[in-house]
Amino acid sequence: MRKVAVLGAGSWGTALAIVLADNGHEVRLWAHRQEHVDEINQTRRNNKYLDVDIPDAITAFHDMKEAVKDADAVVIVVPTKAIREVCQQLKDDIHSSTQIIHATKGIEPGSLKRVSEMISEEIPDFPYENIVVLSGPSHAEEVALRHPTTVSVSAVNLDRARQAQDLFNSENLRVYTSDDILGIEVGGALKNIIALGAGISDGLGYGDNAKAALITRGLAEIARLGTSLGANPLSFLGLSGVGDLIVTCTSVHSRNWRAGNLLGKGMNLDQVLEEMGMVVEGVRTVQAAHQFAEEQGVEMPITQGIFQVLFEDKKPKDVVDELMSRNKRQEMDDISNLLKERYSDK
Ligand SMILES: NC(=O)C1=CN([C@@H]2O[C@H](COP(=O)(O)OP(=O)(O)OC[C@H]3O[C@@H](n4cnc5c(N)ncnc54)[C@H](OP(=O)(O)O)[C@@H]3O)[C@@H](O)[C@H]2O)C=CC1
Ligand SMILES: O=C(CO)COP(=O)(O)O
Repeated sequence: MRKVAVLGAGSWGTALAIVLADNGHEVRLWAHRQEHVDEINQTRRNNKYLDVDIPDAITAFHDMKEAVKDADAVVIVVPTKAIREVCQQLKDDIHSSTQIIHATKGIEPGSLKRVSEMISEEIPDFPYENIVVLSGPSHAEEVALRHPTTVSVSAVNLDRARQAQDLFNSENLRVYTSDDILGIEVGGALKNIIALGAGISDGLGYGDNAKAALITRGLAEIARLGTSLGANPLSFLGLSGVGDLIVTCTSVHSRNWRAGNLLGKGMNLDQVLEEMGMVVEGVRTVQAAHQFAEEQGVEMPITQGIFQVLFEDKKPKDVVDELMSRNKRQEMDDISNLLKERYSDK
């Protein structure tokens, strides 16, 4: 049995806490609101976020110091916009030998940092090699029901990824390791943009062909951006690429899909966010990816179109028309060139 602190008691933090409790660990679930802590400890429920009973091995905490005291591992699962604030609270109480595992899917607009980089910036004395990402096709609702699920964990130090694999792997959650932390983080973050697009497409009344096009050409954009940063292109064919695209683009559980669906039906972004009440990570990630594409000259037409719908009041139908009438091109040109460049002399 290990002591594990989970920071963030929303849908995903709670579901991961349940996995850890089922695996026999002592789990401290930290929430930033006292009334949220009281609800979990007193009722064994977290009704706003998950319709499931909370196991006795989970105790909720409001005091971060108490939650992380003697913890073998700290799991950070707050929205990207809260990462820096949470790390500020954590930094004086975390030992450098502890493992930080984050399960947050986003990229910060402005800095264009991945979540592991944000954590490292906020806790500079903490070794980057001890930071692990956990990502993959995993709706919290299904994980909490113990439905079969697969995810990847990755760190620059593969031993650290293996430790995270041991911590989370169970009969219901199969955990794979990867040595490409950059690719795993980029795939997990950017799929949310495409899930917004899939929701918009469904909201407009388009069918499965349009969705398959978005998933496949969206994957091409994600791989284009990811490989330009140095990711292994094969990572995008894995759980944190294709896997997460499928689950978020095709499921009503996805908050990004649901938000996109409302946009496609005619709501504007403010109305949609008010309606959702939970984090829709794709909204900030599309700002980051759009910024990256402009600054680095990476071609991301779907991302650009979704950015225009969200922030420039462009009509979704007009974006679809523009995407469909772009210059004709060869399907695999950029990725085959990249593979040729990287592997031709090996
Ligand atoms: N839900 C899912 O199925 C999955 C989610 N993820 C990722 O996990 C991350 C978290 O998402 P998820 O749990 O679903 O989000 P939710 O919206 O369900 O919950 C977010 C939680 O974070 C808390 N929070 C918000 N701001 C702060 C802050 N400044 N300090 C401390 N806590 C804060 C919220 O508190 P409050 O209640 O006060 O608002 C809430 O408890 C996201 O990056 C998401 O992409 C990844 C895989 C699956
Ligand atoms: O990342 C997820 C599943 O893998 C959850 O996606 P949403 O944030 O869109 O609900």
